[in-house]
Amino acid sequence: MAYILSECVERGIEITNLLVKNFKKLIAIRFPVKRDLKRSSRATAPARDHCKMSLEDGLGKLSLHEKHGADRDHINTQILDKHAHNIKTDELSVTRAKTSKDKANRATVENVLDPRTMRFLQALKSRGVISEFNGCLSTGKEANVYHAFAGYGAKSSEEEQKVLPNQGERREYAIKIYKTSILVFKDRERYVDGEFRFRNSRSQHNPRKMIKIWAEKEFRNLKRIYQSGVVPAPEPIEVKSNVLVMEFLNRGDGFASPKLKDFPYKDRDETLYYYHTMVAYIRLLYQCCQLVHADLSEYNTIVHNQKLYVIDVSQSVQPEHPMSLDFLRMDIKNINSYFERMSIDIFPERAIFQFVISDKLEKFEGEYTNAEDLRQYVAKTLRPKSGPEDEAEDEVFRSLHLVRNLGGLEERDFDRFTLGKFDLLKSLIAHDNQKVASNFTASEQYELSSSSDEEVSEDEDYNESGSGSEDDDGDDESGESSDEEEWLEKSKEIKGKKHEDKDSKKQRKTDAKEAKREKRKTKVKKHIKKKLIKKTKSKK
Ligand SMILES: Nc1ncnc2c1ncn2[C@@H]1O[C@H](COP(=O)(O)OP(=O)(O)OP(=O)(O)O)[C@@H](O)[C@H]1O
Ligand SMILES: [Mg+2]
Repeated sequence: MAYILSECVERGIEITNLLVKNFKKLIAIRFPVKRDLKRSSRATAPARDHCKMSLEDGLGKLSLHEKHGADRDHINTQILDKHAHNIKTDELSVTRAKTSKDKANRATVENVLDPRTMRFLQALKSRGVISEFNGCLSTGKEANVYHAFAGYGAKSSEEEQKVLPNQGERREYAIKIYKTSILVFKDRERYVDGEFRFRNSRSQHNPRKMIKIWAEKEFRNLKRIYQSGVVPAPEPIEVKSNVLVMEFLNRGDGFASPKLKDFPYKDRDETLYYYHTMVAYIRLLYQCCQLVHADLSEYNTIVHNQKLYVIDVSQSVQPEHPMSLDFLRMDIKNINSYFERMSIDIFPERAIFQFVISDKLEKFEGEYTNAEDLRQYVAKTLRPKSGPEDEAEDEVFRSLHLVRNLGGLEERDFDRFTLGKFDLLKSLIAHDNQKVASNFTASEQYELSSSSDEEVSEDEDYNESGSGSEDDDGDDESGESSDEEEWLEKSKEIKGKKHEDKDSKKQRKTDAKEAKREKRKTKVKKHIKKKLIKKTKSKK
């Protein structure tokens, strides 16, 4: 034993617990008397001492095994062979041991200011990008925004002029620091996955690295918007890990300019002006900046110098992103619901969507990159929403599964595609042209598929009209005209219900309620569903 152990040490073989255990086993086999002693050792302490002695004796005897002949040698070799794979044979390395990290290294102030972030800020200061780092402007769900003054840094003369427009006057910056200790916005990945620009950083599960990508994404998106010059946005200055420096939108008295949510509109006309501008900006972002904001709301727009500034663009995606159209539809819905609360006439969501994605606008005589021309066009041409009919159409529109092209279809979509449950956006536009004065030509072909039957809206009226898609005969060769007819029929159905008499309406509603009740009976409970999902996941 001693010989083997010394051999192990000499060859740099790590002596593990398992190795010792195996040697003990070896001893137990070779010296059965030890076991008897072990049994008796349970009774008294002296016996235990005896056992120790005998173990040492055993080890001594084992070390002398060479003297006891070839048969013992053979058995030992057999046992060693059996357990050889458990013996670590790589060189002992002392340096490879993990260094334990001090928790203090990660302690944070206000959820963002950990020592590492402080070092980045210090670096920005010593490079002269910023001079004073002031108070917190906002503590949002994913980041804190701080105020800082620009430094007198060593920048190129042109840039320096920008930083210091007037002598003695310093520019103000807003510093957005992403939270690294709390990941509230956990589904960030879906905004990065599918983005060509971030193809190498996909499936990043390290939160710190994910935050870095996120900050870079915001910086790049902001730069794109700022450089386009068509939609106002704060100028991006620097990005370093989770720290983003940008222009501070200042009200003039040291305070930040108000968010659209807090903006005190003078009158209805002014509210309409900002609504129409916002619609024009959504189009400009999409067409000129090749971006969909994906979190556009009254909270992420600032009114600065009577202009609407777009901020918080970290989650913005390019139109190629598989979910860009869904995000676009969501933005339109958010904006519409805010301005609806401001008691002004809003446009149907579908009409805005078409206005945004159409390459060319009919009867448009202005410049496509001019926000004011587009705002005036929107104000003049788009027909405001009127009555429940438009609301029902918007409901249908919200429930559609949007796909850019056949490549963007998921497996379930293919099933529905083969069943012929597809509407072409082109046909929707054609229908819109007949019905509404606004005319658009869709240069891009977008396919739309009806949402899955389970996703049908809660609205009863729509529920029934939506079920019309189930009548499809599965002929996917039927082309646009049949799609169009189907759509017209669907819309007629919605219109028709307006004139039905009271009794039949009541009957229809009770029938729908009954059908829902029946459906609920067979519905799998949410918590059971969750359990099943968990189970299948753990099986994998
Ligand atoms: N450049 C800027 N100039 C002035 N104020 C700004 C600027 N950038 C951000 N802010 C202020 O900070 C707030 C939060 O910024 P932002 O929306 O980018 O961060 P967030 O983490 O997404 O916050 P929230 O969860 O509140 O949306 C804004 O609502 C705005 O009031
Ligand atoms: Mg925000």
